[in-house]
Amino acid sequence: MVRILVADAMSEEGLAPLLADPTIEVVQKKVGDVEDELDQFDALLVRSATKVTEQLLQKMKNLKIVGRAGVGVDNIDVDAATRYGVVVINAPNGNTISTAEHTFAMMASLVRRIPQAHISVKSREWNRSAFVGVELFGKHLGIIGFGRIGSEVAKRARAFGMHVHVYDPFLTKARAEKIGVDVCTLDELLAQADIITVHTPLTKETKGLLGPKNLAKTKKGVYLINCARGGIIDEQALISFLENGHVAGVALDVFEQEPPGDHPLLSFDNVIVTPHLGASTVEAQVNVATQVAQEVLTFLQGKPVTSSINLPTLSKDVYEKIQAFYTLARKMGILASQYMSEPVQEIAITYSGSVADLETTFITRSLLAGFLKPRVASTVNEVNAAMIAKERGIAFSEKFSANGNDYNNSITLTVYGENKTFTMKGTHIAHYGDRIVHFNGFAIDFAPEGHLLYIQHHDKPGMIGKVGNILGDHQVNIATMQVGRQEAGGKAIMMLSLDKPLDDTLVETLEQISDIDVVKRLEV
Ligand SMILES: NC(=O)C1=CN([C@@H]2O[C@H](COP(=O)(O)OP(=O)(O)OC[C@H]3O[C@@H](n4cnc5c(N)ncnc54)[C@H](O)[C@@H]3O)[C@@H](O)[C@H]2O)C=CC1
Ligand SMILES: O=C(O)C(=O)COP(=O)(O)O
Repeated sequence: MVRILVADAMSEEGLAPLLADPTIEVVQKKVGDVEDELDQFDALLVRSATKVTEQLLQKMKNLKIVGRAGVGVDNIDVDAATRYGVVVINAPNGNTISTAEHTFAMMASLVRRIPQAHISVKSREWNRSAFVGVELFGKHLGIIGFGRIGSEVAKRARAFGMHVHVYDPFLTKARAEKIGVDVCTLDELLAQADIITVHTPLTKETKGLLGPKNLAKTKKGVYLINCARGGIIDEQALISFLENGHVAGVALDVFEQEPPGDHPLLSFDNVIVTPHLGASTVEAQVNVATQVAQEVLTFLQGKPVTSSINLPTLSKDVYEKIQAFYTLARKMGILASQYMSEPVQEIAITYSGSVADLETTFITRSLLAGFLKPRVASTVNEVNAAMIAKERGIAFSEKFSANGNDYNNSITLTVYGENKTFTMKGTHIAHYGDRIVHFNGFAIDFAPEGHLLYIQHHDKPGMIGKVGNILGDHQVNIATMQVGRQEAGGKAIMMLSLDKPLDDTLVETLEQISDIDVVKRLEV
């Protein structure tokens, strides 16, 4: 039974596919209420409230995936998740419209002082002259961060007759032109805007982006809005610029610490606030919960997810094309790791023929995961394989060649160890399967599956018989056997596929046969 912990409030309608699945148990409780069972969950679903820290990940020993029912993953230690091989996914566009609408509601409320007027009337006052606002029409709106939400805010601003200026260092000219916005530098935006709204993620670069230096570059009387993440506008700087009257008003949906407690910003009459409500609509919550529920189901079925933060994302179409090579590469990694039972410095992979045209990042990660699995104690999979390889000083590279070298497709693997170099070539043949066609310098043809026995010997009459007799005497059945040699009378190999694994004594017995140089058990 798969167990999923839903640690923050989520739409039941969105979670329906998980709740309806009889093979899944969904537990809707806070992390603190299931401390004793944390190691039993396969998946964890959160919004922004639950902090997915390294300590929590350590406790959740069986965790395979974290689903963020929303956009921002700044409450998740993605690096730690990656190290532990835990996939992190989010729901990137389910709450875009709601957050853009909330931003707009905040903007209108801010310049017309609606929350203040509301409180006044509710206090039985009727003070119309105290609440004279300004129009949005004709004003210059500066949007910092022009992604999904920023661009939806821009559309609404244009409909209100505003001039829109955008700063986003990652925005392509073509996209900006298509949407028809004025793309400018941060300094230009700060100098021109009557109202500034931020829509970036919280990163090292965006933390304190609107701090003392940049706030000083804004127009006197500027309005500021943050419906993205607390900290993008530096709260201490904001206090100073409100106190000196430079900033006319601020709308905040988010805070550096949530809840903000008795924060000094809350004392300003011209600061309006909501408790992180950008995504809090029925529609957005159904959307994001549906998206993560669907993605988690897909993941649990062993299929690729499309909105992963720490894995290359794959469409179903691309996944179907790479799936066979993904499996072949995994087996090649497992075989190479067992053959090269020594420290290795480099793994070089060459993709040839049709596979060279595919998205190989995933295939490479699969190969690395196969290679590293027998060498590391912790979970290793396509999420953390590249990171673990780097941590262990194993360099890896990919090369591509249009020429399949006699095969429609092939993957060639070269492993550089401290004392020796090992090469292997594999191919996938449709309706037939995976074949290893080159192993350790020998042309051969075997299926990388099951209990394999590799024997390197001198090419002499009777060698196969000697091996066969010993195995037969010990009731070990040989399922298949392939041979290869470099030249008649030279070095040769046998690759046997056995019905059961060999024990150590039998390996030693085979090693004692004269003219046998190497005996290796390989398990795939
Ligand atoms: N208040 C709420 O409830 C919600 C808040 N959010 C927050 O809104 C923010 C934006 O979300 P989306 O638009 O969906 O994300 P997005 O990823 O579509 O857009 C972010 C944009 O910021 C830009 N950016 C990154 N670094 C930048 C920098 N240093 N300077 C300027 N621009 C930069 C990126 O190029 C990108 O275009 C996120 O922080 C997200 O967590 C999202 C949903 C709800
Ligand atoms: O999606 C986001 O980034 C949000 O900030 C929404 O947060 P929430 O899911 O409402 O806690």
